[in-house]
Amino acid sequence: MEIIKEPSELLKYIKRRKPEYKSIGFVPTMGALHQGHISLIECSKRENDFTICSIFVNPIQFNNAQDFILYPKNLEEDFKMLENAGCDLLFMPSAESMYIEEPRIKIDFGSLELVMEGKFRPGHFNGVAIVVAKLFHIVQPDISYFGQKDLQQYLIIKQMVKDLTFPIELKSCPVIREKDGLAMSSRNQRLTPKGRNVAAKLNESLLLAAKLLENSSVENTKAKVRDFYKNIKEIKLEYFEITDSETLMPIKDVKEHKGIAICVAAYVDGVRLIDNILI
Ligand SMILES: Nc1ncnc2c1ncn2[C@@H]1O[C@H](COP(=O)(O)OP(=O)(O)OP(=O)(O)O)[C@@H](O)[C@H]1O
Ligand SMILES: CC(C)(CO)[C@@H](O)C(=O)[O-]
Ligand code: BAL
Repeated sequence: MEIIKEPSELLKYIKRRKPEYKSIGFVPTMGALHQGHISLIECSKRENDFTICSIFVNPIQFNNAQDFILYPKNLEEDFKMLENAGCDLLFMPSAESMYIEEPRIKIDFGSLELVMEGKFRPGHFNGVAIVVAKLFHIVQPDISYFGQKDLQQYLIIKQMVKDLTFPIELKSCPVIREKDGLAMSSRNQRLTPKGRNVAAKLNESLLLAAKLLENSSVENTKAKVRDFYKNIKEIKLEYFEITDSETLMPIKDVKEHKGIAICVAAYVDGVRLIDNILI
């Protein structure tokens, strides 16, 4: 696996080598890799003849300084996992090389960024969109892979790609879970053993809601899920939403929508975790 750290060097590399490949697959990450990330690499390997992964803990998407400082880092292990997965190239730029000046652009995603992650993490999606746009310009992939765990992020990037005509296909890949249902996430590494056990309740609440929705209204389902969380003192619920899976707007009646996304964000051990399921 080749490793490139300088954006200008990768630009030159891609210019020189792109004609050799039928298609380049790209998996952007923030490192501390797990099987969720590797599933994206594997998907890219199946569909492209060259796969690039980036590891960059993007400072401008963090709305909480502590969250940025404590973000898990595990470079040695990351290298091994990417090598084993057959990744062709790792791009790992420094913050200084990505942001020679602080970007001034502000991107308005309308209602899509006013709910859930956008509402509770002010400025987060602006930072995500800027870094993903920069990475797309540098890497110039044909297809880029994202996880459904960050569903709102995927929809934001899809909007950006459409509005700005990036010649890139986006793919959303299923959430890879631990045996007890907990969505794999780099931040899980920060959980205590007790918190790790309790964290599986997030997925449990999503499955409970899906089951309840078969016979109950959205309102009753949300009330029952709130009760479910009231009994778990280790979890501080931030939001639990039943939404349209395309617009992410909260819904009133399941029957009026083609796809439903049930989404949750909560703190366990002070670590903020998210999860969702599509029904
Ligand atoms: N469990 C998972 N299954 C599938 N894809 C995932 C999973 N976890 C993360 N991804 C995807 O991997 C890509 C990189 O995500 P990122 O590096 O932020 O990892 P993460 O595990 O989501 O970390 P955290 O949520 O703690 O920031 C994103 O597209 C994300 O949706
Ligand atoms: C897409 C991304 C790599 C941008 O920093 C990040 O938000 C992530 O890991 O999901
Ligand atoms: N996994 C999405 C990136 C973030 O939480 O900042």
